[in-house]
Amino acid sequence: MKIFSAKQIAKIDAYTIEHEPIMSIDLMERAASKIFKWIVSHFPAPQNCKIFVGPGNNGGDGLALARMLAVKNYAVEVHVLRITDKLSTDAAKNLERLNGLNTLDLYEMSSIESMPWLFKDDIVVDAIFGSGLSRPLEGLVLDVVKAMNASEANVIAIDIPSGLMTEDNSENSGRGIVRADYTLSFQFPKLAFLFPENAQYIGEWEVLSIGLHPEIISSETTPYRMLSKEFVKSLLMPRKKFDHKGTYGHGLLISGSYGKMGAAILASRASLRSGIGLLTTHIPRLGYQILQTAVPEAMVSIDRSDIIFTEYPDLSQFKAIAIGPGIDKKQNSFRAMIDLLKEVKVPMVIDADAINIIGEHPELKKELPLGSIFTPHVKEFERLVGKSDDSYTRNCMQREFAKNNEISLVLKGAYTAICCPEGSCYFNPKGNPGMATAGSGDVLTGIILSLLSQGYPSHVAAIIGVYLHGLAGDLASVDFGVEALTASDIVDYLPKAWLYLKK
Ligand SMILES: NC(=O)C1=CN([C@@H]2O[C@H](COP(=O)(O)OP(=O)(O)OC[C@H]3O[C@@H](n4cnc5c(N)ncnc54)[C@H](O)[C@@H]3O)[C@@H](O)[C@H]2O)[C@H](O)CC1
Ligand SMILES: [K+]
Repeated sequence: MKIFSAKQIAKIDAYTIEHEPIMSIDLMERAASKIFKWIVSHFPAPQNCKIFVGPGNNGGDGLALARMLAVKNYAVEVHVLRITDKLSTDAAKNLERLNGLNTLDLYEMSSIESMPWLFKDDIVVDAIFGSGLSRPLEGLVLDVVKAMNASEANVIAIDIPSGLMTEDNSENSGRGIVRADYTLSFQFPKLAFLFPENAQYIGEWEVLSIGLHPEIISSETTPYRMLSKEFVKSLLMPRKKFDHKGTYGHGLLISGSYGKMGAAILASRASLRSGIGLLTTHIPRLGYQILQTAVPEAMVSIDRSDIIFTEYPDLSQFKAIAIGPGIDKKQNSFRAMIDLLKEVKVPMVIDADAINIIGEHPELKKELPLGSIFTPHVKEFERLVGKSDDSYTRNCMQREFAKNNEISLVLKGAYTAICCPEGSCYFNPKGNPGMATAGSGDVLTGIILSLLSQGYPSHVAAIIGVYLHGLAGDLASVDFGVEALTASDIVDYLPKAWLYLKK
């Protein structure tokens, strides 16, 4: 699913009106009826609804919704915020359509003195501003939003919480933004929904399709997409009858150190559960028995050091290399990493302390082989790319870094973002808080190594890997919940995740 900017949404809206064709007031009716149906199914009548309406088309949606709810016997109060004399044409028409509906109470609000009490069981609808918001809230709107936020009512935001910008909130203070319990977004998610600091405003969100024109949705380009099962499935390469293990590549995993052999086990097991033909895991000497016992399918390459990574095997046989899970960043590991980067010609997955090493020695970036993939969490990202105060800015930095260094950059977290060298950015809807657990990232590294070894292009390996990892975590959480979930469970649910993805 594509994610568009506010400007593009307005363009898609206008194209739909012209080419479907449909009158804008009828498109508004369609949009409002989707919100209406959602409310009816989640909060059946009779309920007290208090709808706060702004001057633009978001307000128009709120007015149309008010009419629909009143007709359906909800007790509806409409509060039109008089911050300007002018309503949008369609909002004005919908205001007119309320004439004669005597089951509905209509109020004009020009000062906060006329703010109604909001009770716990009230349904409060935020139809003040939508994607047309152009600056932070002030004056009356700000006061109303503060009162809404201070209440315990169920707040439903139409399209986007008022005060929140569709994309860039880096200049926006959190003071004047509606804190919705539910956000019902038209046709597409907004980029702002995917950033952790905005979760407090958005609450639970849903996308309601309003039939915008498919032609322009497919032709309009955007760097941002939300991954879907269909999209990820379309990237899979089929396996054929006469294939053999050589077909699926030989990968090298450089992983583990004294006290962190678990990382090597998790990443190895994940690799083998993701279709790799052959796996060699390079580990420090003291880990030998541990790895051979825990993962009999993996071949083992042994470092001369008992406890850390200081050398690597002959690289000629490997189709892809992953480095990082559980390695340390001791001086000797750093030296081995320099030698490795100078020699390696195949794509690499770079994770954990391998990222930190490159962060501390940025000159190493120019040695990265083509098709490299970094898989940092936020802290590692900051060491590699730099700090930022907000997620939108961080996302811009992520896209720039991927482009400038011609690599794929996976930023792990809720809605993991995968930025590709040509500028696109994919967000992963799968995954759950149970996956915020030790070793989860090692599993992801193993999966991506496996896909690279099988010959998937780098950004495709990153996309499939991230999606599959989240899916396995979700399937595991169905049986174990989120608290008890471990990284081993994610590996154990990879078979189910593959089956589900291919279904
Ligand atoms: N997506 C679609 O195709 C459809 C969306 N609909 C709804 O329309 C809004 C967007 O409507 P628009 O009129 O462009 O914007 P707003 O309602 O957000 O209002 C903008 C209005 O307010 C002024 N303004 C902006 N910021 C401020 C501010 N901080 N203080 C005061 N005034 C401000 C601005 O100048 C405009 O005049 C979308 O979200 C949907 O809810 C359609 O109904 C169906 C199709
Ligand atoms: K809104």
